[in-house]
Amino acid sequence: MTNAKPFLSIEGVAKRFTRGAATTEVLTGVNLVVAKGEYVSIIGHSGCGKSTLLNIVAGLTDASVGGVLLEDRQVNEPGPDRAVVFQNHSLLPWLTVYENVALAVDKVFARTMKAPQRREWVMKNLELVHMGHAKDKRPSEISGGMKQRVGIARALAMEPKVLLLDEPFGALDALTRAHLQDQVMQIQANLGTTVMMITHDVDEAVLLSDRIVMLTNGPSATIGEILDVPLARPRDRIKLATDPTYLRCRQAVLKFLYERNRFVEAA
Ligand SMILES: Nc1ncnc2c1ncn2[C@@H]1O[C@H](COP(=O)(O)OP(=O)(O)OP(=O)(O)O)[C@@H](O)[C@H]1O
Repeated sequence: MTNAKPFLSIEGVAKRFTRGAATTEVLTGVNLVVAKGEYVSIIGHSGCGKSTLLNIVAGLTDASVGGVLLEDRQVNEPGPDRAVVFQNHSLLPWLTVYENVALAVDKVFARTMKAPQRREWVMKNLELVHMGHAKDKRPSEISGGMKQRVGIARALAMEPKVLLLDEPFGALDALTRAHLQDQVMQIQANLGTTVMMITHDVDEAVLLSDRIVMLTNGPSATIGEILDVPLARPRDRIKLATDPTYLRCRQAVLKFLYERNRFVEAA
């Protein structure tokens, strides 16, 4: 996607954290342009600054240097145009599945949708992740995978310009993870959502992404390499397991992570 229109643009981002007299530079010189509808993954070793970068795009953390533009507007604070799904389900435990999604929908669409339309929209998004049947359950009554699905429904229901996924499948068992990855791929294909996803999982990155952004080890992590994943969609994980392009991409990411940027546990 080299001729992509700059939809989301991360420009010269650096981030320093200061605690007392000590300052750590976590990220430096991060430049990335993401096209509308693109699925981009960020991969890198633990602690290199992936979540920090995602939080800067989300507007939850300020960049120390540089900034983020979404459709030419500077990102200064969190907003419904950038919905985030975290690894640890962030549903409100005292609300039902329906109410968790409705809370976001009512907030975003209070002025533009009437109440019956909003109710329909909540259900539509729950159906999208196959969770309509559990609308009256509370988070404690459903599985981890189901909670993640509700989190994704809540994020999609805000009709964000960018969906930010911070290891959304990280805490799930392999089968649930595969199932949910397939659902996210299908939803993204249908809605054309722009996605930025953090992952530790090389196969997940190759299967889902149009491009994989590889971060160097911190401190002062930056983009080491960007890999295009030229696999046709829809993608079938079984068929891809022996596909030469898939294997080449997988190999390239593994090489980057385990040969060129081996993880050295910080002292
Ligand atoms: N609020 C903060 N104050 C000080 N240091 C922070 C803060 N947030 C993150 N850091 C530090 O920044 C570095 C990057 O953290 P970050 O969570 O972005 O990494 P990550 O790549 O997402 O890690 P992981 O893959 O383990 O989740 C770490 O060394 C972390 O300790």
